[in-house]
Amino acid sequence: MLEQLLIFTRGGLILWELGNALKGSPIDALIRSCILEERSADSAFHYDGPAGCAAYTLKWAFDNDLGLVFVAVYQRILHLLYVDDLLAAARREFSRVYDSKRTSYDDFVETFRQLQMEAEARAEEMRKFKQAGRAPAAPGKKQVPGAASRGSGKQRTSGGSGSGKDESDGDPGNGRRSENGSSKGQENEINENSRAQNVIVHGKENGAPQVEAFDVSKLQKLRSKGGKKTDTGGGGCKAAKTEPKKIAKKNRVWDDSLSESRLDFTDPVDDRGQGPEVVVADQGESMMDKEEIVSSDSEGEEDEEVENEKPGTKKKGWFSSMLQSISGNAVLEKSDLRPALKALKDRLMTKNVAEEIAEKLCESVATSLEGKKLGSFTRVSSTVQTAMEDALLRILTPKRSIDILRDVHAAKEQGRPYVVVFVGVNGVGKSTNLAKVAYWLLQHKINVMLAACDTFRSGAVEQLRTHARRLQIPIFEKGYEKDPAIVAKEAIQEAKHNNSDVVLVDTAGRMQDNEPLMRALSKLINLNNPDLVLFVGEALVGNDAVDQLTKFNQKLADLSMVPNARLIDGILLTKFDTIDDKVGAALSMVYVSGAPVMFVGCGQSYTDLKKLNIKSIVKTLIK
Ligand SMILES: Nc1nc2c(ncn2[C@@H]2O[C@H](COP(=O)(O)OP(=O)(O)OP(=O)(O)O)[C@@H](O)[C@H]2O)c(=O)[nH]1
Repeated sequence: MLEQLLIFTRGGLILWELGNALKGSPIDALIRSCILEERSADSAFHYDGPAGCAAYTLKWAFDNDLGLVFVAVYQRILHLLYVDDLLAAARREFSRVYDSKRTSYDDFVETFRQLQMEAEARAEEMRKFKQAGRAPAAPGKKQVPGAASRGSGKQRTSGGSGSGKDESDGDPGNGRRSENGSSKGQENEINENSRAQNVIVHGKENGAPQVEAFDVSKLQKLRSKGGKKTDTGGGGCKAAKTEPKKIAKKNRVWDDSLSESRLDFTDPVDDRGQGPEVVVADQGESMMDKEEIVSSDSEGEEDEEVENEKPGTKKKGWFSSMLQSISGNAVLEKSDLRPALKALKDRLMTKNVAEEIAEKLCESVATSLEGKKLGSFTRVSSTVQTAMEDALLRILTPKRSIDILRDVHAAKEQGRPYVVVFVGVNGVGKSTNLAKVAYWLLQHKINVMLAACDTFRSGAVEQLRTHARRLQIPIFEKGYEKDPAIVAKEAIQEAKHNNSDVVLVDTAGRMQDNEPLMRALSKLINLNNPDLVLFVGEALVGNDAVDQLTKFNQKLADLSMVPNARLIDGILLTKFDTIDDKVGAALSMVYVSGAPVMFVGCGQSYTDLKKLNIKSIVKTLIK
């Protein structure tokens, strides 16, 4: 049984709702962890919620032209086979009656019930066909009487197609999964619990157009009674939250040593709280790209969407495309987007973005653009590029502000040291960059102590001792073959006695698959509950970035003895001085972990620590 169906605008206004409010707000989680993070091309979202709460599966569909979102929620143990089909049908029918001035959609309940019955019937029919080992009936045959696409000139994404497919099959309704195939669809499913915690949404802070921006904090019902739920139960939407204020940029004072480099993706490390500037959209240059449409055709890619299109719409000529573009009537289809996205994906990969991430981002951008009207004189490529720029800014922009200096002072007021644990694979620069962070803190007149908790690699303690001597700061060390968790605990106690404000904990480098070392790290983190778990990763890394971060987080979650395991809070990217314009690791790491890049190491001296310049990274990735 469907638990909830919600129709809302991208601006956060709930237009129509069916079902009871659900514990834990799975729809909020979907928006935060999936849609805002450019995972909307995934096949489904799994939500485990707080203890005692049922596990749910969420599926969704967009009407990009109208800026509407349709979300269905059902218990995960139920494998409802008709949900994609139902969502597509609901989207089709609701789009017909949608009017931005309308205040009530109460009467939609009858249409919806009818659609639900039909979708269930189609799913049942499909199940029987499958059992009989026969091919399914042609999709999309059954429709609510009077159903028709709105007058965009093109068929809106085929509603009933492929109805009743097994959940692991491609998405018939909105074409979202049809390129992926079944197993991919399964792989794409993400689990809220495995994602980074502490995600706070700032849907509009990257400057994306108002209508585009999701703002979960603004999910609200239509004022009139028309917005009321059709079923029993309290409202499942959240009250509005205030958006965080931007803090004015402050100049860095301690580091004046950076020489002008040809490519500088870094900002002074003290740009506290500064949001990224919006990249000016490169819009309105020309008409639709004729090459793109031609190449799309010539590629001969025949997938479900292409088959489902109305005859004639796919093979629009260059002239008619141009006219449509001039008049602003062209409705974007996946096939229009594909060449531009393919080029963008290749570009991202040449910049060292992991292939899997580049692929997912392109799928997500396609999902967000499909069905949208192209503006007058706007090229598909620039529309895609702008959408990708917005997506990248959204991903790279920290979802919560971690201000170390502020937090250090807060900890001091509580009479305890602020603790940072540096983790990562071997040789990435943990100790060197830990020393840079120590130097930076010293510039801010903060008392720092180092804790030598790499009790594994010979020479590690001496290396840290050298940094401590050079920086003239205390070090807590217990030699080798000791339990690093205990050494860290003792170091924190010692810091209380010697009035250290911050303890920087060095740990042994470990491969993400090394179970015993990952277990030891999990113990260290859980025993000492540091303020910050900083993952140190090399900017040089390509596809392995995804594996490293995913597995570190996974192991920390799996090997933890406590219910709410601590995961990685932030990233320190090292060796940025060696990568030229191959800045993709920053994106891959943030995308897979949801953790922000807090520092960038760009050299081997103590002053070579910067803050990531998000705007510059996005420009480099796209251009
Ligand atoms: N070019 C450059 N080199 C760096 C940077 N950060 C660290 N290094 C170098 O990377 C090498 C490894 O640094 P370490 O700090 O020993 O790395 P680690 O992660 O502590 O090593 P393990 O303890 O063995 O895991 C050293 O030669 C550092 O000088 C950086 O930002 N840029």
